[in-house]
Amino acid sequence: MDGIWRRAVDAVAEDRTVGQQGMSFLRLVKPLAVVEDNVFLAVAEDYTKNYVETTLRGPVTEALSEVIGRDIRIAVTVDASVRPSASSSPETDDAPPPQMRRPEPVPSTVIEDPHLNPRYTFDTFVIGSSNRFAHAAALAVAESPGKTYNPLFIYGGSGLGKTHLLHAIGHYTRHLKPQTRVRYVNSEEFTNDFINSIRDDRSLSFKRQYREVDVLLIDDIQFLQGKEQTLEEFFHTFNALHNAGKHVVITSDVSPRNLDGIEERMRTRFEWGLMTDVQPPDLETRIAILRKKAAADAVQAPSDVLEYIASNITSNIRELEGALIRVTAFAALNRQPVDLSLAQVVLKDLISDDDSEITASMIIGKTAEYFGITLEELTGTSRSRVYVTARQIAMYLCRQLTDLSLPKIGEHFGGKDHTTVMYAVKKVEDQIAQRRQMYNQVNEIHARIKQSRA
Ligand SMILES: Nc1ncnc2c1ncn2[C@@H]1O[C@H](COP(=O)(O)OP(=O)(O)OP(=O)(O)O)[C@@H](O)[C@H]1O
Repeated sequence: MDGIWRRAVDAVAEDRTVGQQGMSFLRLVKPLAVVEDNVFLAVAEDYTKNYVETTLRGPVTEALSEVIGRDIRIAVTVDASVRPSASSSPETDDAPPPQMRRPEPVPSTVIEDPHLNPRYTFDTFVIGSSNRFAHAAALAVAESPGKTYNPLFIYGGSGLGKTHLLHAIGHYTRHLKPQTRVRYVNSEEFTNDFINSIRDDRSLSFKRQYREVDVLLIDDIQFLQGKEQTLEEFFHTFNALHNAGKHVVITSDVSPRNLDGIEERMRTRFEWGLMTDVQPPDLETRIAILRKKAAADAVQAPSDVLEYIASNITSNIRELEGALIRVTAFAALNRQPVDLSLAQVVLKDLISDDDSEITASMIIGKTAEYFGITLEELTGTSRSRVYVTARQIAMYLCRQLTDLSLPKIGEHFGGKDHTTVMYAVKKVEDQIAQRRQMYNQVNEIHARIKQSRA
């Protein structure tokens, strides 16, 4: 087991999608055993368990699956006596690390929390008429949680900044009052946690995890539609928190009225506080978002290029950012300056009049065809390199070209976990900017998908 773990940690390090802090957390893990498709890991503290289960789940699952040769799941337990055994770093191979406490946080303007994306703060959020109200409400909650607008319910289409605002509340609340207990959870994760707690007879610790907090941030509540038992549990969690004066912030792709498969008593509760929507941003806001993104990534892009992108990609901020990355990545790979004519060529496929819908099946079909593999191979569990690459590219394109959420994309790939999809998207995003082959493959498949609709 130690050998498997060591190779997996090496693979994660090589992959470079996990930062320095993540690698320090990995060194606190002790691998226990592989039982069927489960890999059991142990750590000494709850905090480390949370970090591994959320931030590191994607890369670790991916690397272990690769080393073991089939799709696996990880299960992390807490055991205070744990001493991590193996790691890739030579000094820890010989002697146990001097201590197994939490790694020192990487210096940052925000307080590190394993559940929160450090990039999603109020500082990086661009305010415009489409989101001004939602932003103001989110800020008010972060400044005095438990007081006004409880619950705060933010709804709107895909890629319009709901998750960003939720994380920003988490960061800012903890920045103002570091002792505040904040918990961010995606509704799918909540469901999994709940199901696992029943399976493992851990309902008490489940309750503690979600009820002993000051602020609960719950993302994409629409996933709970029709899941009766989980909804019931969420209803009790909500009531317990609300009665105790704790804050609940909820996001959804539709307003409470339009949430099907959720009982009236719960929808009414969602409307107790404040409901606010986020709309697609106007042109000025889109330009401002691109400008901020370019500055954050330290890429040079002249104003006319930003205006060109912002004028042509209008409904989804994720796509807007994706287009900027594509242009700057192309320029970097070809050692060319970013200018308007280059942007026009690079985005030719992306910006077309044809807006008939691209579906996950189209993407999966075209990707399989490009790599000369079957649909079963692409969506299956084999870890051969070509299948893994094809699968990751198809997942990335689904995220870019459709409105599907991460869990929904996972469903199209034989029921993969949303963290696996998240990891694939991040990996392809990183590699596009570094490897010409990846850039070409993604572009070619994208072009073929577009052509197939013509
Ligand atoms: N106002 C904004 N300013 C800066 N960046 C933004 C803004 N709104 C959205 N973004 C960025 O756009 C991307 C998509 O946003 P986010 O994930 O929050 O959308 P979402 O509404 O939660 O979408 P989904 O429902 O698909 O999960 C993120 O990278 C986010 O940082």
